[in-house]
Amino acid sequence: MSGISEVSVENLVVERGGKRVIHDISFSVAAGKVTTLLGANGAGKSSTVMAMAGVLPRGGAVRLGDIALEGFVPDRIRRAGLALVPEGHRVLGQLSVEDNILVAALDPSTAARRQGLQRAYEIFPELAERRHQSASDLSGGQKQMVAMAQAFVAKPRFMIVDELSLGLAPAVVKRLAEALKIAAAGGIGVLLIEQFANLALDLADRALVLERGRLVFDGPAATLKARPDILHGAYLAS
Ligand SMILES: Nc1ncnc2c1ncn2[C@@H]1O[C@H](COP(=O)(O)OP(=O)(O)OP(=O)(O)O)[C@@H](O)[C@H]1O
Repeated sequence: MSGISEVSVENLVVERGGKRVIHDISFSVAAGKVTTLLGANGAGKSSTVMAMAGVLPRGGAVRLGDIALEGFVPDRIRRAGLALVPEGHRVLGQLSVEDNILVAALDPSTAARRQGLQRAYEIFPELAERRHQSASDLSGGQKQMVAMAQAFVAKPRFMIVDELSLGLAPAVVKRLAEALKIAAAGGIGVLLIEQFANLALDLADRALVLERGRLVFDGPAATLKARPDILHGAYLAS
């Protein structure tokens, strides 16, 4: 894919409602790997990724390879190659499935749009079957597929998924997890927030654990799986 090997976050600080919620954290997300960001409710997972994607103001640096994403608005960050699938699998209900995917395409040429759709439908064939259906008629799982297809159609180098499985049935979660594996195998660096730590650790190569806005673990997912005390500590600390 690209020569960009990682997204790096350095000394990230985020404030919300006048309160510091992320305290000077640094980590990186490697291309072609799944990294999971874990932590209790309110630990700061969404704040971290929203700041990375330019949705929330921040202190510190976020770099895509050598490109400093300083002062970039969310659309420019997406164009640089970092796509965010926000929490809540929101879609444009009045548009068809296909139009939902196409509004997210960055290259307006017919060939690029056709290719983008083809890629999205290869990953999620169930969306191809429903391409002309109104997105408001989809199930929660299918809406999450549309939200992920909107990220894929932009040909990202890195993709952040905020809450993959929230409120979804296990069978569909399995499909969504497979799609992330395919994305990583194709060279995309994935940063995954997921409430079910076991699911996330099975998928991930690396893991990060946030506790009250501070990073308390950064290492191989397998190490964290073997050390449930670290995770329990972080979840109990909330
Ligand atoms: N809109 C907001 N205004 C002010 N403070 C906020 C806002 N949203 C979140 N916070 C606070 O920021 C901190 C981090 O929240 P954040 O949503 O990033 O955590 P999280 O780990 O993603 O949790 P969750 O799993 O509940 O989404 C919490 O203390 C939360 O109360």
